[in-house]
Amino acid sequence: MSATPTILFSDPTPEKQLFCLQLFSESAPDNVHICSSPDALIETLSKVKVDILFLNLTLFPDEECISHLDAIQNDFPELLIIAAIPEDQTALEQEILSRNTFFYITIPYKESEVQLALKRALTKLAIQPTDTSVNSRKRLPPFHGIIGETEVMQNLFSLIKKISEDALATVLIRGESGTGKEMVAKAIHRHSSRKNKNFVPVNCAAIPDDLLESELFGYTKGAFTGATQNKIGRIEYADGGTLFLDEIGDMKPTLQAKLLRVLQEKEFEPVGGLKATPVDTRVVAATHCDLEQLVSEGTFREDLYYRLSVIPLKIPPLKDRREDIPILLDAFLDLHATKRGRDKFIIPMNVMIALLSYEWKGNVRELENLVQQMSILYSGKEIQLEDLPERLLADFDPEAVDYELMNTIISGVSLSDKEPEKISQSTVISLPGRLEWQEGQVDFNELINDYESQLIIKAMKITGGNKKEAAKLLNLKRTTLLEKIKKKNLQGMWEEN
Ligand SMILES: Nc1ncnc2c1ncn2[C@@H]1O[C@H](COP(=O)(O)OP(=O)(O)OP(=O)(O)O)[C@@H](O)[C@H]1O
Repeated sequence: MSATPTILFSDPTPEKQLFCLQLFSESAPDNVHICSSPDALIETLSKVKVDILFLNLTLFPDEECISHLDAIQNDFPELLIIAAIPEDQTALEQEILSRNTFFYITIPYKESEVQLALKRALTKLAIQPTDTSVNSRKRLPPFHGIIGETEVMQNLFSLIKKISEDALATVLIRGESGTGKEMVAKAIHRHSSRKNKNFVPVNCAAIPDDLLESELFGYTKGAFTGATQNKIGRIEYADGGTLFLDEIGDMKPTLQAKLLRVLQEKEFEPVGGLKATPVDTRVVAATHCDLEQLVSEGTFREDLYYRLSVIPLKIPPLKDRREDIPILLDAFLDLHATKRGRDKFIIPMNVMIALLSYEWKGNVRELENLVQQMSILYSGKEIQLEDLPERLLADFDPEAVDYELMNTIISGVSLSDKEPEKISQSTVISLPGRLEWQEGQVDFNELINDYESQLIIKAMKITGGNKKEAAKLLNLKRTTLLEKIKKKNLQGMWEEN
């Protein structure tokens, strides 16, 4: 970001443009750009490093505004976008909410609303460099919305770029549910020369077998009862673009044979049709199943398996890339808390450790859902362990935590290795309670030890020295608490003098 943030104000109405000019007439006018057409908007964004974009979406035709917004966010992932959308357009509002837009207001908007939104955006930019919470560190930009700074994710992004250079080869994406397979498929599409044509997702498990065929291939009038007119299928809709077949392992064998024909011959016949229709679509398939197993059991065609897996991609489960959890949390907090007009809540170290220790069987989706749920239900400023849903703490044993590993993950050693100059030696990171540390001078075990002692003393104070109650408060066995008090020589330290 430049010293003075650069603002691009895009609105087709001259009256609003005038308002913007007046608003910034005294302050750094060089850093404010105004445009009134889509072309001018794109041109300015490509020439000038813009920090905040005020975007009146009526600049674009109704049906195109979301795809333009997506394209801008993809191309300029660090841009803070304040969108203005016509009021009473619930569907559009939902679309905006599901995106990483900084703020949105409805048209007709009051000038004071724009001022407020801009003020918030400027404040956000101003606090970014000095934010010292454990969640904040220099971030690499997401790749088409996919967040991941671990080596394995960065390698995946490079692979996606390579794959996208070829617009034909079939790709098979594997990964557990919620790892982002659909996001990866979209990224392949958006990064390829097919990006201006349709990306058509089909979930083979969600559509009943007897409907899937006509959904995919379309049908001709009279093909079956109720087929009163020709209908094009999703394969044809994806002509020139990308067909994403999710849960391909659930496709029944007769359809597998028809799909194989599309892949081999580049043509298909609609249900009830006799004439083959040529089609040029790239197929990206995804599965969380063991396809080899299905092939050996005879439920998945071997020839289709080989056709599909020309380029295999694997997305690792979240538990195998825990270093990404703090970054994902931070991004989802930005998205879901800010979207609700509230400040991001603080995730103290002990909560972060619990989150890092959890298995995340639902992967990134489960993590995002948690942040979304907390943004709605939780009204405090700093999350406490007991605020987390029970399932997250069921197997959490603070004594079994590998603190050294946690230290590496939280302090992002691998990241600071990459950009040592970005980390200031004097950065102070606040911990819950009274603890503080100087970055670069940390003895993690000693710090945790101190922290643990303070927690115990606090719990004993709160419970008036009742060890049974204090153990309950700390979610520890009474015997463990007694042992700790003895070992740490804390006896009596909670008593007021
Ligand atoms: N790396 C990531 N960065 C940001 N968001 C992510 C990431 N991975 C997944 N998500 C989010 O998690 C949710 C699930 O993603 P997606 O649908 O792509 O997963 P999937 O593997 O296709 O899941 P399923 O197999 O259940 O269909 C989405 O809300 C998506 O935004």
